[in-house]
Amino acid sequence: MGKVLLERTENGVVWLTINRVEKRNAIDFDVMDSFKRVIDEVEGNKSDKVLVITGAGNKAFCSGGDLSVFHDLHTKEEAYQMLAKMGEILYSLATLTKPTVALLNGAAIGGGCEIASACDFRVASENAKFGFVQGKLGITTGWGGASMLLEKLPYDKAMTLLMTANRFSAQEGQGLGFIHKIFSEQNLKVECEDWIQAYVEQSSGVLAAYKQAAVKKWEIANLRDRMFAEINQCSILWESDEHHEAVQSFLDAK
Ligand SMILES: CC[C@@H](C(=O)O)C(=O)SCCNC(=O)CCNC(=O)[C@H](O)C(C)(C)COP(=O)(O)OP(=O)(O)OC[C@H]1O[C@@H](n2cnc3c(N)ncnc32)[C@H](O)[C@@H]1OP(=O)(O)O
Repeated sequence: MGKVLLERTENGVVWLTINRVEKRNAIDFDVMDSFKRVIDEVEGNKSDKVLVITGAGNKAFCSGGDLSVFHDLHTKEEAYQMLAKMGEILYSLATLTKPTVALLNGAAIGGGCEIASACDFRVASENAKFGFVQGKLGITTGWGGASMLLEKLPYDKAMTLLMTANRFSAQEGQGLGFIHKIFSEQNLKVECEDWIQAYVEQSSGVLAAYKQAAVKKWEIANLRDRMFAEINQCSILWESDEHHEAVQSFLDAK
């Protein structure tokens, strides 16, 4: 089984499942490459109407960057290369001309929240938790997540999520406007499919036109440049002892 699973339904829904249960669906370079390939494919494929991203199992949507791999990156330059690679992928996910959904089947942590922020909609299992915990690791969002979040949530709500670095329940996330809909854990996929149906029923042209309106707004707001300034900022913090010591303690605790 690959690290990313792909499934297409007859009505045009593409399911991308991060399949690394043992690492709580953490993102490594292989997963990044698969994301890029799938996003490009979905953009070009006329019969693909909606992209849903989720995680395998019921524990995690995505635990962010694979700390066991990325802990080997020490300098600002090394960190920037990795962060910019995923930043580019998340910009293309955000600006995909089709609706995108993050289905939080479990915990979304760090970069997992950045992937979710790149999507148009975030829906969650009743037991899902999420947190932009980067601050607790001595870094900031390194994949452009803060810039995307600030486009999508009211300022105070986005800043609460980012600046506290706390973990929140799906229900709290709904109050903060981060989560749009909560489904039962038992019927997660079926309930999500039912909810997506209203979008799938629209023509591809209508969906693309609305998405292009959003993309135009983000172009005017220089979203891409802001994401890369954010990525640069994170790469500077990445070099700090605070960051390396925090990651080392996470890895040592396991
Ligand atoms: C690098 C980019 C940066 C960004 O730009 O945002 C980031 O993403 S920083 C990364 C932030 N992520 C974290 O800090 C993740 C921390 N993980 C957790 O909080 C928890 O693991 C969890 C996701 C809430 C799941 O909890 P639980 O179900 O209790 O599982 P365990 O904690 O026991 O973990 C099982 C297993 O998975 C490994 N793991 C978890 N997360 C990661 C990760 N991000 N990278 C690598 N490995 C991860 C964990 O070490 C355990 O491994 P074993 O002990 O070998 O079983």
